[in-house]
Amino acid sequence: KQIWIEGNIASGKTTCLEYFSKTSDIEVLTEPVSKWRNVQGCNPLGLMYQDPSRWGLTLQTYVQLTMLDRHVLPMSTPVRMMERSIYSAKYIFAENLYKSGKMPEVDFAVLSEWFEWIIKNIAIPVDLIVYLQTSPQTCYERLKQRCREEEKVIPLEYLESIHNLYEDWLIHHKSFEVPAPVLVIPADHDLKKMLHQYEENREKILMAHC
Ligand SMILES: Nc1ncnc2c1ncn2[C@@H]1O[C@H](COP(=O)(O)OP(=O)(O)O)[C@@H](O)[C@H]1O
Ligand SMILES: O=c1ccn([C@H]2C[C@H](O)[C@@H](COP(=O)(O)O)O2)c(=O)[nH]1
Repeated sequence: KQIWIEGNIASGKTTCLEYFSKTSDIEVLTEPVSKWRNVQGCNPLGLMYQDPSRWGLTLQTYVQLTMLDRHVLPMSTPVRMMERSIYSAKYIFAENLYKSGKMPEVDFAVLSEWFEWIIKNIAIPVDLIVYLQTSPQTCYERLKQRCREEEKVIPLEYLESIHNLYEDWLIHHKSFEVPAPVLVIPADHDLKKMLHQYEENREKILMAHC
């Protein structure tokens, strides 16, 4: 079973994965953010936040590669939980850069052709998408508390745009293909309540049906 954990920036995806990583026979793959912050000494994540028009394609090309690398790793356990996916990289983050006028049309066209080629030619299995549904305000507070250097420039409006794209994709089914059933978990709650909800949904998640 392959399960993707999707949600806005700082919605609690890593915390959720940490919780499930304590279960035996589950492989947890967190997002390769450390690679996005350091590829051969360069920091495409930081560059993108400083100048999205110049560096958006650079970051998203690298995100696409590193996500694909995760997707094609052979399974070592019966269940794999993975933070985000090559789909959200394209349908949420690249889309947001393009729609907000920060990614030039030619960059978006090239990235899109790469993406379409990948999903047509390489199997990317998924059984369930768990969507941690938060308000942008909650994410804004958690983001400030986490205090990742590159993300200090993120305004609330950025999180609102990402939120709207996620809702259109996974809740309203208005934008793009959804490659698996979606389990929505309300995620504005405190940690104790979140862990309780994860426990309540454990079977649904690990059996990968909803
Ligand atoms: N339910 C929660 N209530 C309050 N803070 C939380 C909660 N879940 C996570 N956090 C904190 O919010 C920040 C972002 O959480 P994280 O799991 O890293 O999110 P993500 O992986 O989605 O970006 C971290 O500092 C984390 O400790
Ligand atoms: O395709 C992508 C995926 C992620 N990002 C950014 C958004 C955040 O700043 C980090 C990932 O952090 P999370 O806390 O795991 O949400 O990377 C992006 O720009 N493009």
